[in-house]
Amino acid sequence: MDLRLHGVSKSFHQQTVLQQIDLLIPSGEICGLLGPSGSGKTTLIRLMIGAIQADAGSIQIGDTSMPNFKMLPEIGFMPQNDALYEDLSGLANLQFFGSLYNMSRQDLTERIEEVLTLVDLTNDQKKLVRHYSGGMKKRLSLAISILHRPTVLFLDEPTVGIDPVLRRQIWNQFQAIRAQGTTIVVSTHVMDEINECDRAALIYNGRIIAYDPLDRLLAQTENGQVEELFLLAGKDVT
Ligand SMILES: Nc1ncnc2c1ncn2[C@@H]1O[C@H](COP(=O)(O)OP(=O)(O)OP(=O)(O)O)[C@@H](O)[C@H]1O
Repeated sequence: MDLRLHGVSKSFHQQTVLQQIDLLIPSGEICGLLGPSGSGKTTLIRLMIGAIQADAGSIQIGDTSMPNFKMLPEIGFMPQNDALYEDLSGLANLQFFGSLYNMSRQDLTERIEEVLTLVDLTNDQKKLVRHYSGGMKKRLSLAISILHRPTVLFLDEPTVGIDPVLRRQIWNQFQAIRAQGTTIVVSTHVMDEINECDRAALIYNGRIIAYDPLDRLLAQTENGQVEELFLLAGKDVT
């Protein structure tokens, strides 16, 4: 499903966090939200999933204006900090979160097997999450977020603290999920990860300083480095 944001603004107390955000994210694409810490990426995702309400502007997923509970089955969300039960196994976590969705027992069992394969956790499914590595927890969170076959998936800095080899594997998994027709919105502050996206929005201080398909974004740079676009906007990023 397409995502459309028009003139979206959000403040917390007296602080303006997002200003006049316009975005059209086409169905079935991976859209990166790239920006330094504190630029507003998480807030933008929370607005898009309907967890918080915009002060101004409109957000639509498909034809539905957000926030709307009706859209919950369509939305997958992987938060920045893993929300897992450490004293349960990976499998038991999947069974618990799966029970929150309206899936038959057989469908859930089959789907759990499918997502475990996708994130390569089949052999570790019976281990307690407490004994998982950071990367395994990330992959379990990803499996949980796609369990109910969402059409739009939001990933908030999914590769933070992940080594380069595992990062590659995780991005391969995102590509596989996209290949099944899911629209993916993924936030990151790692400039290189933009190369994995179909399009990206560069966010600085709550504003979008560039938003284009990847080839057009890179064509705006001299050396093919998106850092340049932040610098051109008169800013520096880490
Ligand atoms: N619920 C809230 N109440 C008050 N301020 C908030 C709230 N949520 C976010 N902010 C502020 O909004 C700004 C943007 O935060 P946000 O988490 O969206 O940035 P981010 O780009 O996701 O950062 P990071 O990469 O560090 O996660 C920050 O200054 C933050 O302190």
